[in-house]
Amino acid sequence: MLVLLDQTRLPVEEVELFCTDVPALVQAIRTLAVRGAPLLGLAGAYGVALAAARGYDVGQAADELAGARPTAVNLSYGVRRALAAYRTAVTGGADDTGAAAATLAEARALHAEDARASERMARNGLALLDELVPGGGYRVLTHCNTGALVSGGEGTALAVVLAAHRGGLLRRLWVDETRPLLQGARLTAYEAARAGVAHTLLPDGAAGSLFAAGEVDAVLIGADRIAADGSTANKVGSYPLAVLARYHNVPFVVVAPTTTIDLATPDGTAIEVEQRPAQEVTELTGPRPGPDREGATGIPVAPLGTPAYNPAFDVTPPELITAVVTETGVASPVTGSSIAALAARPGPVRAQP
Ligand SMILES: CSC[C@H]1O[C@H](OP(=O)(O)O)[C@H](O)[C@@H]1O
Repeated sequence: MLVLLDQTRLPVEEVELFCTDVPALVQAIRTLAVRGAPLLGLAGAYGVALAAARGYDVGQAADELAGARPTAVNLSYGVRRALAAYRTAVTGGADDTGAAAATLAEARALHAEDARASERMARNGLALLDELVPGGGYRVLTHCNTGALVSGGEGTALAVVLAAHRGGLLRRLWVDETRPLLQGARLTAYEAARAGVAHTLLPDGAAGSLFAAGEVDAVLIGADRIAADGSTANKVGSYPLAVLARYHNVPFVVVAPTTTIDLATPDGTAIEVEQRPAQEVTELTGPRPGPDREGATGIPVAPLGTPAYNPAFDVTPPELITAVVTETGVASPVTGSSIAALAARPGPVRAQP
């Protein structure tokens, strides 16, 4: 059984979700009860371990898990890592119990690697901020949620923010609410408050006036897939921030583990951007299926049946990204070769399975 914190219930309630089978975990991923690229990788790996422990068809379970959400490459990476461990154990003569144990051990190894990667991203990101904004007093704008809720450690971009905060170098964290599912308002504000970080929430549409007022020293965001040329898919609304940052000469920095780099995807046009239900736009909170909330929907904010365009992500081209920070270093300028170098450098995360 997998026990997860249901992120759709935050910040109002801290509710544990018990996934006793793969369909339940797939549903949790699809409804963003569990979300965020690195955590999706861990969920995928633990899901394969769950399938092995329950005696399911592990190959089929791996396909279902990897297909639950298409954009974050970490999900398929975590699934592949665990599936490879399972198959190696079986080939080596392990019985069902032994193969399940080996799969769980691989998921736990990925979990520990992600935590170490988070620490190194924080260190590398802080060193970059010191270069980009000498003297500290950083006013950082972030989008969506990239803290411990998406990671085996303290997250990606928010891990850098926390390190700056602990070092007395952060003046303000500007938190984009991040419509339509409000990961910023619900989750980043929740994490920042718990950490004692000085933060201010803003409507996504207000970011432009902050740049114009000279109130932003750097933008730090996460990523769901970084293509071989450095094109980066991240929560919808990231690309407009990159354009604003370039116009106002503000550094725009992507923070992600190397498990988010996908050298098999050549450029941004090859990244599949997940399209999500219109209800998430036309209703606040959107449908929140679950045993105690069957058919629950949100508060209508548009006439019933209003068509909606709801891409979960957008893609920022490399030329608008100041730097990509991973646990293995910093790529700047962002090019195919600088991205490949990050992916190739040894770090706490094992190479592609
Ligand atoms: C650092 S990974 C977090 C990443 O994932 C979010 O997407 P979602 O909430 O749909 O899983 C968003 O793109 C964040 O930047």
